[in-house]
Amino acid sequence: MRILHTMLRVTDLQKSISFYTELMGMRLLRRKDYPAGKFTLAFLGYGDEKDTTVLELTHNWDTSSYELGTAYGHIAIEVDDVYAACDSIKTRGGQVVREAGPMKGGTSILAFVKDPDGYMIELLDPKRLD
Ligand SMILES: C[C@@H](O)C(=O)SC[C@H](NC(=O)CC[C@H](N)C(=O)O)C(=O)NCC(=O)O
Ligand code: NI
Repeated sequence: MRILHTMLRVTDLQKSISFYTELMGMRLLRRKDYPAGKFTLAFLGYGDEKDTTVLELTHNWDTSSYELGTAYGHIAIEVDDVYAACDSIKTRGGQVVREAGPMKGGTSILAFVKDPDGYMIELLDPKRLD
């Protein structure tokens, strides 16, 4: 078995696709409308679905906002240089909400950015895992 994808409900699909492709470097793998259910699915990632875990963005056509709640944590993305990744994301207008640096009480270098719906995305350098 393996983890196939993580699904996030998004309010503006194109805005989210732009964020994950232009700022996070993902590739749009496939997209499909489901008129009967009035929703669209878009799958994005860093490789093919047969080889990698991907992101499934669900756009419900009639829903304009969601309560993210207090339970959601983050999706972590591997980066070679957290500091450089944050600079690049900020340059492209992204929202870095926790600057790059060692994790509290640890040594892993990480940062957090928010996606267009406010979902937290962790940037982590796996070479320095605690
Ligand atoms: C393709 C597979 O990975 C899916 O997750 S599609 C599953 C399907 N999704 C939706 O219906 C999305 C729209 C829905 N309004 C929502 O916000 O979740 C789903 O959940 N189907 C339910 C079923 O019983 O088939
Ligand atoms: Ni799914």
